Amino acid sequence: MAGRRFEVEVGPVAHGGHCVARVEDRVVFVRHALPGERVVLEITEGTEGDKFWRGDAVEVLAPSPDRVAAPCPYAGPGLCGGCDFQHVGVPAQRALKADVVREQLRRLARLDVTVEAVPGDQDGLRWRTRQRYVPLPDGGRGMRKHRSHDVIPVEECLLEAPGGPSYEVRGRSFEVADGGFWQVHPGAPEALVGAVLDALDPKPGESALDLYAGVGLFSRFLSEAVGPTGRVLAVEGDAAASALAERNCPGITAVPGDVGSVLAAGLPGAWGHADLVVLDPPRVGAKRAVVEQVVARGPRAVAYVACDPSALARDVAIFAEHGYRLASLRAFDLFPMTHHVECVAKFERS
Ligand SMILES: C[S@@+](CC[C@H](N)C(=O)[O-])C[C@H]1O[C@@H](n2cnc3c(N)ncnc32)[C@H](O)[C@@H]1O
Repeated sequence: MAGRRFEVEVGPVAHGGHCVARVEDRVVFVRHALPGERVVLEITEGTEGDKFWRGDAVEVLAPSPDRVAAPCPYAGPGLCGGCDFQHVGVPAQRALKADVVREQLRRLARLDVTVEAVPGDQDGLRWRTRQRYVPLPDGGRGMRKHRSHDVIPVEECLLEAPGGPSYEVRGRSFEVADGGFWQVHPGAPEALVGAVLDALDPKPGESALDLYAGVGLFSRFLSEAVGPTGRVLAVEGDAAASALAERNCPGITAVPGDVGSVLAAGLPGAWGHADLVVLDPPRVGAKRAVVEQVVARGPRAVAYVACDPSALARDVAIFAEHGYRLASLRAFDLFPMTHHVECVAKFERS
């Protein structure tokens, strides 16, 4: 079907940032469109037998008031695949992301979600402290097209931040290995640390587990908050990051290894109970085995940092089965111009 064109009304935004339209009773996920628009859709993927197709809005017949001219000359159908929302004003991008979070968590009635800008973000550009260009044979550089290995030459990506990342947060510095995980948006660590501490409200003397801890971003501030009478244990799968977490966070215990296996094997010391837990898993979420290990420790509060709202929604249901309700939810725009949205959820016993 690739290449066929249809005139369609564009429906709501779906998980993944594409809008939903219908062609001959079939769902099509449309890029470069906005809800409510009338567009010419060109199919990019899908065969007669497929349940859904993918396509690009190649001509806009009736534009949304939220449509803007893309700041980047490489954004648009068939061009750079890096950004999904260059054609959307930044406030409207955040509203679309809030719609996606609400939709993913729709079983929780009347969920109020806004997507917050992070400190320092003005216009959604120049925030990417790490950028991966594809080197070209002529010495130039490029970016991949959407869902493709094809590369288009690019002189400069407007998301790239001048200067490298800062590893300083709230006056504390962190050591990070080359290529090791660190938030890409310079305002992200500040926003996430604030949201996690607000959710947990750690008290002196409490015990806290930091799971998927990286180099100890949350452990550091938890450890300061629980003080010398409290304790923090950080679990991280990347052994180099785990070693750095112990250096970055004086007084904590860092355990390298897979979170599920480490929790199932039993933690060193008396960790049958933990007062507080931070979960910051990769896109797939924490999943049942880890959530069950967490609730088995009876924490009074869990802060869950989620980069995929649909994985979060699955884990919300597992927490609920075990008597933990979603007590609050904040969402942050850590990746402007893309469909990605980061949530910080707080769970507590119902
Ligand atoms: C989203 S990052 C968060 C890191 C840290 N909390 C921060 O904000 O800087 C997720 C981390 O989980 C680690 N990770 C991924 N899968 C893991 C697993 N199964 N067990 C332990 N760590 C894992 C990654 O190495 C990465 O450091």
